[in-house]
Amino acid sequence: MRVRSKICGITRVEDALAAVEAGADAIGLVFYARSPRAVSVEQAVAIVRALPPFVTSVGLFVNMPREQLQALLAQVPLDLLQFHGDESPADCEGFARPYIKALRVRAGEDVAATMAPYASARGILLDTFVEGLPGGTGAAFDWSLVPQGVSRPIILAGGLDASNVASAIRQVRPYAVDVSGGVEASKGIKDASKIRAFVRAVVDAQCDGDCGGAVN
Ligand SMILES: O=C(O)c1ccccc1N[C@@H]1O[C@H](COP(=O)(O)O)[C@@H](O)[C@H]1O
Repeated sequence: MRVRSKICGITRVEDALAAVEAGADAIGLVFYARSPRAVSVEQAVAIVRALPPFVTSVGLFVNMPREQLQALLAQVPLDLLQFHGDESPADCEGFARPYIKALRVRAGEDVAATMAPYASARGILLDTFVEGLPGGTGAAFDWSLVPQGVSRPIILAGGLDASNVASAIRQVRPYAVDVSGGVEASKGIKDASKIRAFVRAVVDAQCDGDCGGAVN
C-alpha cells in the first residue's frame, strides 16, 4: 500500500497549497495555544477552505476541554482529529469525526500495549517522548520499538525530514508519515522546497528511488 504523507503545523494558505502541490495527502492544523505553530479559528477556516477535494484536514489538540473543542468544530470543518495530549479513549470519542491518537514513545516502551485501549481510533500516530513537551520536538525515537504486524494504521512522526524518511519507511513500513519541523523555514513557516523533497523521498522510498511515476 502507498505510504501517505501528512504535513503538520500549517499556518498559512500558501503552505497548505504547497503541500497539496507536492502531493501530500493531509495537512495538520495545531490548536494548541502554547505551540509556535498554533492557528486561530480564522486562519484555520481560510486554510481548510483552500484545500481541494481528497486532501484531509487534520486538527491537532492537546488536552483541550470538550466544550471548547465542540465549539471549535462548529466553526472549522475539519475532517479528522489528532489527539496529541493525555486524552483517554473516552476523551477522544463522540465528536462526530474520526480521530487518530498520538502516543509519545519512551525508551523501552511496549508500544502495542499502550495503543491497545484506543480501539476506536482510525490510526495511531507515534511521536517521540520528550519530558515537558507534548510534541513537535524535531526529535526521532528508536523506530525498532514500533510493533510489526499490527493491523492498525501506524502514522510515524518525530524528527522526520527528507534525509531520514526513506530509511524510516523501510524499517517501520508505516501507513503514513507525518512531518512538521523537518519542512520548515522557521517555526510555523513552511519551506516549499523542503515539502517537495520530503514527499518525493516518501514516494522514492517505496520503489527504491526509481518509481517512473508509478506511485504518485
Ligand atoms: O508542532 C507543535 O508545535 C506541536 C505541539 C504540540 C503537540 C504536537 C505538535 N506537533 C506534532 O508533533 C509531531 C512531530 O513533529 P516534528 O516533525 O518532530 O516537528 C507532528 O505530528 C507535529 O505536528
